[in-house]
Amino acid sequence: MTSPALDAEHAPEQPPATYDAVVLASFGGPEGQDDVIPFLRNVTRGRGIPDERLEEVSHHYRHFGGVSPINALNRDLHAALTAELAARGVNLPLLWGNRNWEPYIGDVLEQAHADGHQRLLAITTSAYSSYSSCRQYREDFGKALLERNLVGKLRVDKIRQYFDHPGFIAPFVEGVTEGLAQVRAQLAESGREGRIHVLFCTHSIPSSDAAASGPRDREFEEGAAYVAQHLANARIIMERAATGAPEGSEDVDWSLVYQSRSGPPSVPWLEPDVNDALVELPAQGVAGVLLVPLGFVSDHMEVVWDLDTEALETCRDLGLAAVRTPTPGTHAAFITGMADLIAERLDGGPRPAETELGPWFDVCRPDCCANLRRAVPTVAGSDACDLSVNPAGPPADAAPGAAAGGASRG
Ligand SMILES: CC1=C(CCC(=O)O)c2cc3nc(cc4[nH]c(cc5[nH]c(cc1n2)c(C)c5CCC(=O)O)c(CCC(=O)O)c4C)C(CCC(=O)O)=C3C
Ligand SMILES: [Fe+2]
Repeated sequence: MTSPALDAEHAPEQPPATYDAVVLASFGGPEGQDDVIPFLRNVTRGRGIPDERLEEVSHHYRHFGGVSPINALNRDLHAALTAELAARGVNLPLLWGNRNWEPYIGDVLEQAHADGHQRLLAITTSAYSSYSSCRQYREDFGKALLERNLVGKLRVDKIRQYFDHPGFIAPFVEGVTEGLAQVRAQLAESGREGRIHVLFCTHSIPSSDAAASGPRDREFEEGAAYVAQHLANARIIMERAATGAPEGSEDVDWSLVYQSRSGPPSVPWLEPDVNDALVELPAQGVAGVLLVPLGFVSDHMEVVWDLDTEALETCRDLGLAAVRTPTPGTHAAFITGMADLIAERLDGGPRPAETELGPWFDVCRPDCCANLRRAVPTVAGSDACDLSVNPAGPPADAAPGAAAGGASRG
């Protein structure tokens, strides 16, 4: 039997190719009070999220005037990456489209095709492997191609999950180093004594999605890809960060915790919740904590509400010194890293990865990050229902940039 995984189109590591534009794909968020409910309906359509949870989450958005920080953050990221690509002489338009709010991915793809583009390279604002952060984007593109009658006319490839790319890791190493110094300063100022605990925080997902994350044909020592990737990252970050611990003492410990759970209580999600983990710490001799938003690319609602508002309040209630470290955002290393990830697909070259798990796949393996509800056509995968057929266009070995001439921003 020939598996689709075996043709060159679906090889895990793709040879360099010529692209007409790059698409930054993200989650999207409401821009005002009137957008909050329509946005939440978009996010949770068919996902079995209870009404009480939607009501609760709507208040987080309402608290910020109905405006999610995520769109402004993505505009900043878009501007920084555009400037970086221009500085490198990469002459490709950088488009931007979202899953759940304007500008929608489908509209952006339709416009790209109208502008004469035939082959796009997508990069997402999600670093790890799970249904929500990997396959769902591949489905978003697949759905857009089907709904807009673009199958065979527009090809969308996707940049590998970049959780362990140096550009994603470096800002966290810096954040943990500086954050630990800040926690020590808080402890010293208040005359408190005790150990410090680093909580690496990521989005909880249903345990079934966690088990299905990553490729079926690969074994992980701890859980499946989603958990294994976070643990590998946490280890490398703790190895590299200066802990400021006095010579010979090991007063800093760490663990991986979860946040932003949203399903009904009857459905198991990854645990422990960050707040539940915090409650246990004082009895273990911990006096200060560092909250590291390891699962997130920027300071969107999960970070500014679930960590900065809720988790930091839990810390105050418990009398713990606490600091939340920055997300990669527009950190220079992250922007350089994103541009390197794009260059990797245009020109070939090194595929750096900081953990033993990577570099991740350019083309997802069969059933990678499976959709446990129903089969949906995707792009950038070796699944039988992959839509990444190559439309008539320049051959993969054409000179880089050859197809980009005169393309305008969409
Ligand atoms: C793994 C993961 C990431 C990290 C990777 C990545 O960054 O992509 C992420 C990011 C985000 N999640 C976001 C918002 C929401 N996520 C929800 C619901 C869900 N998230 C899930 C997973 C993830 N989500 C899951 C399994 C659900 C259950 C419903 C479903 O299975 O789809 C809901 C519904 C209400 C609720 O229950 O919270 C909202 C409003 C925003 C925007 C924030 C802003 O506006 O600033 C961002 C960046
Ligand atoms: Fe989410």
